[in-house]
Amino acid sequence: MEDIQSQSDLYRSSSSSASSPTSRVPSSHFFYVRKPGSLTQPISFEDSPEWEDTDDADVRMDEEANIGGGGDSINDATATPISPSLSKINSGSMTSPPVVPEGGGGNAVRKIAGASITWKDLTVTMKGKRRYSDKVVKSSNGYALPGTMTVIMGPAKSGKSTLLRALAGRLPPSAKMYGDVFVNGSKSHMPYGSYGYVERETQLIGSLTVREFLYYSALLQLPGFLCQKSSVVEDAIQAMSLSDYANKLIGGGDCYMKGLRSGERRRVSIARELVMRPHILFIDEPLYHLDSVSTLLMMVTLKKLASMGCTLVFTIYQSSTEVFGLFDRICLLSNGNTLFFGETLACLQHFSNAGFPCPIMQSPSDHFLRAINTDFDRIIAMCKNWQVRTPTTENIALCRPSQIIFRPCSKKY
Ligand SMILES: Nc1ncnc2c1ncn2[C@@H]1O[C@H](COP(=O)(O)OP(=O)(O)OP(=O)(O)O)[C@@H](O)[C@H]1O
Repeated sequence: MEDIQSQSDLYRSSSSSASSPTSRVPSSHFFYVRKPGSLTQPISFEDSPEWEDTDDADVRMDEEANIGGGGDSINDATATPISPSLSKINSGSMTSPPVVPEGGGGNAVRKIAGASITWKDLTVTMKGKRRYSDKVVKSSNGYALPGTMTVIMGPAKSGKSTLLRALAGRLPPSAKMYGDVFVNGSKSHMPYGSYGYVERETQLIGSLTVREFLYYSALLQLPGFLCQKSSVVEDAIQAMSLSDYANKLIGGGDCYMKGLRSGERRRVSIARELVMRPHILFIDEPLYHLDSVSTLLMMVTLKKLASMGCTLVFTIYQSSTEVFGLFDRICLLSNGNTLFFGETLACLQHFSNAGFPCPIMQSPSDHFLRAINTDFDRIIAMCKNWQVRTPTTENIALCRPSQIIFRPCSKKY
């Protein structure tokens, strides 16, 4: 937490000036795609050491009990249901989550085996009604390393989600992809379980508690010999700072119960992917529909997750200065073009060198979007015309007298 704070402070102190220290920003980081890491082996679901370091004895005992006709060991362990909804489920054939002592299952920080991902000359086209459309992503280059947060940022419809889907190998059938994506230096496809992908809007089961939901997700997603490990659920709860909500109903949606707020719901949907202990986690707009406090909590939580070793790649529309300071690398898109890829501090320097220094007291992400998005100029021109046409008391202060009285605007919008 102190590390995160200090990184954010470091960033703020440098971002308040247009001329960020060049000594900290090697120019070689601009548009530079290096083959990351020394790892050259493709990743797989089972090769993560994390699966080995958990207590296998628990699982063996459970299996023995089952073989010996001892019934469902998890059900036995939870003779007292931990929530009202559980009792309903227990009347069926479903198992219930293991009881966890108050405060979670221990505070040991578990390392996650991240993987590096590199994309080179990545181009994506989408098929329209008749033919393939213009390129949605054009010759994009970049990389993401274990233990870091890489953000894909840009205006609306700039191709952020498409690039993220292309990296995760989740493009729709109507898309065509050109170029290369390397995972740990290898061109092989990412196997099931080695990565997680969180959609912009996800469906949760409102009638379950957070712990139940994650436990049943684990049962559905993980192979049999792994899914009984309660530690995967507890680790996911801990990693997404959900310990205080673990026994609360998710609510909302179709179940007409007041439940978690949007920030917590979003973290639950990320935790659902974490039960797989993915090497790489892709998130489409983690800050979608979140207020500023939830935004900061989400980003600090993701930073903590990255510091455990996971490789995080996500899209974002814009961010505050505090949040921007937490990113490690930024891929700035506009109309499918990668305008910048590199470290966040280098991005400031890049724009400054290009004649667009970030003004003092302005959020860097706002500044970048303002600089690359021509829609802003159109809107500002429109506002000026509007001020001229409707001289209110506030507008009078902004306009010259000649503009107010003698210049009728003939243009219609
Ligand atoms: N399945 C699809 N079929 C056809 N066109 C698509 C498809 N998905 C995306 N596009 C087009 O690709 C372009 C980029 O869309 P994309 O969703 O990647 O942008 P984005 O930056 O994530 O935008 P936003 O943040 O507003 O969702 C848009 O013009 C969109 O219409």
